[in-house]
Amino acid sequence: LQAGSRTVLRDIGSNNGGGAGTDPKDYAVELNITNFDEVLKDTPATYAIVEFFAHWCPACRNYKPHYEKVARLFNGPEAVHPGIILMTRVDCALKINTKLCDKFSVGHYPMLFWAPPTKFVSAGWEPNQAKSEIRLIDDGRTAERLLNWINKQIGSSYGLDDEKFENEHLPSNISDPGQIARAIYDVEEATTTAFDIILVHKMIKSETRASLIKYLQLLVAHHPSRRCRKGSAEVLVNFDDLCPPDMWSSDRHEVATNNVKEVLSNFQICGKEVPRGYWMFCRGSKNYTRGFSCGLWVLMHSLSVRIEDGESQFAFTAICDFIHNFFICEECRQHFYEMCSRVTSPFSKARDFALWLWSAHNEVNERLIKEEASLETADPKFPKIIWPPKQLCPSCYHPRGSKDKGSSQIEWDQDEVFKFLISYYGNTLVSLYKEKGFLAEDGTKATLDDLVASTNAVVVPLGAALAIALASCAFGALACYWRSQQKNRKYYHQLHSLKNI
Ligand SMILES: Cc1cc2nc3c(=O)[nH]c(=O)nc-3n(C[C@H](O)[C@H](O)[C@H](O)COP(=O)(O)OP(=O)(O)OC[C@H]3O[C@@H](n4cnc5c(N)ncnc54)[C@H](O)[C@@H]3O)c2cc1C
Repeated sequence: LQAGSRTVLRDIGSNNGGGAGTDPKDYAVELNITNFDEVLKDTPATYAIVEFFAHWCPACRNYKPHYEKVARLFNGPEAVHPGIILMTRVDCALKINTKLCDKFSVGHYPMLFWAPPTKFVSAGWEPNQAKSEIRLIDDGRTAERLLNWINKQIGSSYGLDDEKFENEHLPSNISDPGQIARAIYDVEEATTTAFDIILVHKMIKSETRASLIKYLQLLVAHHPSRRCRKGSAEVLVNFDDLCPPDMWSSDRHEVATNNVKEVLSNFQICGKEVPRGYWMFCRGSKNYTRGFSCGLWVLMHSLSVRIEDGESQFAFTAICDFIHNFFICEECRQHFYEMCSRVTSPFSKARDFALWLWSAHNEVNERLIKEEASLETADPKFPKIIWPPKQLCPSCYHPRGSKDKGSSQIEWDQDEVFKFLISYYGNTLVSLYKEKGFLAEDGTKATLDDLVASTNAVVVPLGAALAIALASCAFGALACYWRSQQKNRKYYHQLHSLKNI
């Protein structure tokens, strides 16, 4: 198992154990000392179970089918209840894990622990520890008993026979503003899914190239997830070299497009953990509802509340062009572009752009309310509504306003709506992330520091990217970073030629 590599988290997503002696059909994720902290720190799951076992122990072998029966419910892309509990195991019979098992005072096999995942990071457990947040699972000898124990802990009623999308457990409480905190994972998932779709469908061409660069610039500066900012910066900094504008100038368009796909596939735009293969905030209660398009909306709103006034027109065109060129749902992109085309004067305030996007989304909602009612295609737990509902933002509704019908007929207090958007898609969206320490004090600086640390490939001109660049700190810093790399590169070449003399 490659430590900390995409494979590790793919294991969570694809059920392929990959570790020594791991059955490829395993749902529980095998961890070892090299990836233990990292996987538990990064998982979006609310809880984790760690089973300490030894591969030679016959009781552990007999226990495995029980543990797997429960893990099937929670792990992997086919999980019935994804993102709630990450079920893992550590083989204490492997020498590299000795220290780890010692830290948890593993005295018998199998031994199971329960805690929020981050509590396991750099932690340990002792039998007489008075107030540990890590709990020993003392009644999990069979699959039924383990699931009972879990149900008691979190007040759930999961059953071993639960099947996908037949569950009643989805939190569809729209009046809970805290729900959006889970969407940070969906925003990452949507960013990666969009990038993968662009590559798989070979959508980068001479006529769409500039639009992608613009969008990447927006992500580098304002994506709410630090690792997506970093990943987008890596793509952007290398873009001109990998996909030069003259790449399509010969007759061999097909070859050029294939090459682009090949070289960009090596980038992980939101880091090695993503995509995970499931949705959290955007998970529908029926198969194939919500998901990617919900994640994309959330991403766009979260970008719109992070830009500065001077970037509002840039953000507007970047998003409109991105949807037009790269959102593969034909009806959606046509409708959206039509709404974009209706805007006649350039945006000069971030507020105006955020409110425009909000009302454009409501226009789509309004249309879909009717469409989904007649076609019966709505997700029963998440019917379309004019948003935000009163329960979520009472002050968004003018007290003297008419009874809520369509968005256009509601008398909105737009100052309050804007305030609400900022708080919902700004701070609340990243609150879980902050808790986990994924956000740096200064996102931009951290991005560049990380870039310096992680990119040892020779960095190449930003060319077109810089030509469209904005007068914003992040882009300025990116340009500086690029320049410093150029200097290093020159220095390196000089040194190299000297050595060759
Ligand atoms: C650009 C774009 C255009 C689309 N056009 C179409 C189309 O023409 N036809 C079609 O069938 N589908 C279209 N879709 C898909 C559709 O809008 C929904 O994304 C999809 O049906 C999933 O719906 P959902 O219930 O998850 O909520 P979504 O509409 O995806 O919304 C996601 C979340 O955003 C929040 N939200 C809802 N409304 C607003 C708002 N006004 N402002 C801010 N936040 C809000 C809510 O918390 C909601 O759960 C489009 C999607 C996108 C991204």
